[in-house]
Amino acid sequence: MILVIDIGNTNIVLGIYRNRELLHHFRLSTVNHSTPDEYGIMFRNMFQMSGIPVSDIEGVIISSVVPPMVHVIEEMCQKYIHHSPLIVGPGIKTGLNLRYENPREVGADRIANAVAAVEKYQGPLVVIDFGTATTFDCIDPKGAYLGGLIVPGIGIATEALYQRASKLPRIELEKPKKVIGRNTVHAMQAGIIFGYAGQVDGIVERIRGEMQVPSLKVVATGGLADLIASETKVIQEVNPLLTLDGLRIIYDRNR
Ligand SMILES: Nc1ncnc2c1ncn2[C@@H]1O[C@H](COP(=O)(O)OP(=O)(O)O)[C@@H](O)[C@H]1O
Ligand SMILES: CC(C)(COP(=O)(O)O)[C@@H](O)C(=O)NCCC(=O)O
Ligand SMILES: [K+]
Repeated sequence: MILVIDIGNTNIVLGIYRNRELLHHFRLSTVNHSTPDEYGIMFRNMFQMSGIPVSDIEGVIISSVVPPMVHVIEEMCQKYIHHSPLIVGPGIKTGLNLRYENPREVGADRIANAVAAVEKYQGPLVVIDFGTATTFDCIDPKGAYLGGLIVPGIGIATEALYQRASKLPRIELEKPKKVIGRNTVHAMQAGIIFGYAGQVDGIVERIRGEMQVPSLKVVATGGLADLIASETKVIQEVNPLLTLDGLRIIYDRNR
């Protein structure tokens, strides 16, 4: 069994795989000042809840887009899981042909998403990850990673309205019944949800034009994917755990 860990700006998501099968997954908050011991307690608790002995874990792989967290989780793994983790970055075989100007710059979560999507669906593809930021990743018919877009995330945008406009409240991210809001909360909800859905459709349309492909598979992942996907025209599938699958595949490529 292996343990895969994706450190995002909001959440740390971990998965326990037996071969290709995800047996358990858990989501923790990313807390920058937490210590390896604090995460160790949480990880050990999660193993206990899942009924899997820590000693069954043969290896660990980490993707992180939060540099200061890498050492915390790495040290936690050494002390509490008794393995030095593989860290997605320079020197790791991903099998992905990265066409970014500087391949080291691409977020490790975007790489894991792309690896999983190529394996599962084949190119041409767009992967959209609705996390703290929303990312679009484009994959050509040969499976090469072309690059993409980075957009302020849905939570960030919602929070900004509340923080920067005195009369706008903090709202629940819920889909309103109508696009024309007749109170402040409904107006904000409509703006966020339908605004992001329209943005997705518009961006994918432009990508389709630039990639010049007749058909393009569009898949979504990330904590907020379900909220937006059903309102878009272009998202064909939501796969909430795509990043974890990508990490499992990258681990296998480095055995
Ligand atoms: N299962 C879930 N249901 C609803 N919202 C979620 C869920 N998981 C995460 N979120 C929310 O989605 C947002 C992005 O989360 P996530 O995709 O984990 O981001 P990141 O990868 O940047 O850490 C956060 O605001 C989080 O609160
Ligand atoms: C774009 C991101 C902030 C998304 O992170 P997330 O929302 O998953 O926390 C992250 O992938 C990142 O920091 N990327 C580095 C820049 C790049 O990919 O070009
Ligand atoms: K993510």
